[in-house]
Amino acid sequence: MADVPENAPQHCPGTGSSDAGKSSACEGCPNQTLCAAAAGPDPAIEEIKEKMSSVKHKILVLSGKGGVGKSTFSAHLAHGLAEDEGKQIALLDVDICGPSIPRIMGLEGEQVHQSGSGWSPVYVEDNLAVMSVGFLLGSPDDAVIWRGPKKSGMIKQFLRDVDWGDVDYLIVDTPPGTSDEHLSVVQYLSAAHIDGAVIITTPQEVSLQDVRKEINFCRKVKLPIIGVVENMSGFICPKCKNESQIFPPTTGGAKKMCSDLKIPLLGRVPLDPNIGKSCDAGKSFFTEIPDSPATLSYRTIIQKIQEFCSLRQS
Ligand SMILES: Nc1ncnc2c1ncn2[C@@H]1O[C@H](COP(=O)(O)OP(=O)(O)OP(=O)(O)O)[C@@H](O)[C@H]1O
Repeated sequence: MADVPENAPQHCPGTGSSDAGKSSACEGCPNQTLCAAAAGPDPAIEEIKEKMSSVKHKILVLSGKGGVGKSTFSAHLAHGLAEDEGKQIALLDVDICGPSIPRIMGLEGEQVHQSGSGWSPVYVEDNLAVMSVGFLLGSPDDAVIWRGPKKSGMIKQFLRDVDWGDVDYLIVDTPPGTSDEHLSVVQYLSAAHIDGAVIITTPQEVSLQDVRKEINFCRKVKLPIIGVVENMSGFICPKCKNESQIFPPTTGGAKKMCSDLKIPLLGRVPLDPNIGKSCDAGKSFFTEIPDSPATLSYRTIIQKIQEFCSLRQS
């Protein structure tokens, strides 16, 4: 029987439990951090390792700031990889408090179904499966107001209980910054080999500053960095084809940061209002405007990510 500390909250799992400090009963308990640190290894890590053995590549998409285009990039990375019909792609949205993937993928209002072997993801195409907390909400306007342990529990379920099947690429869209969700994903996937992280930024110093923190986070948790994408990087006028800088980089932009920190710059995606339009309509920008400069940039970046993953495999 697990020991229950004095002044423990009702339903305290006890200090000897693997849920110590992590269950919803622990929220707000003064012993929470101590209990979580002392708890033994979570058995879910082994279960997740087993589940992930059928997933070849795992890629995290990160950003320091919100609104820089991380979910848009994750969605287009999934669409781009899924153009190869021989490959199975899975997109997991762990932005629990602000899930935007259902909307961008044209899946708003979809629900998750329980099957004998777990939760069934929602399919955009036969080879493109999506899972998001958004599918568990009654309405897209419902707010998820959860503390860390509950978010961590949901991520555990997403990684362990979703019936993804055999997958070539799992793309994990994370919330901005370095929060509970990032720690949980890295912790739960630690034994299952993450290929690496793609970090999205705009050219502005305010975004780059937070990217440096993100890079430090990756280095601390030993998460390989695939590279940085500079999004909303210049605007090409559709009429005169001249490029203007809407967010002028005052300190050299992502290029200088990447060269200072010895990290690959995967590419620059220009600002294109049609990207916003196709995301709002839940359609792939690649099929909407296949020959735009932004589409070509996305494709070059996706190719570099594929090359990185295949090198890690060999
Ligand atoms: N290259 C681009 N050109 C034009 N609009 C873009 C581009 N990239 C993203 N957007 C738009 O910018 C907005 C923010 O994008 P998105 O939701 O992907 O950001 P995010 O970093 O995931 O934000 P958060 O993490 O706060 O949810 C969206 O309206 C999206 O359509």
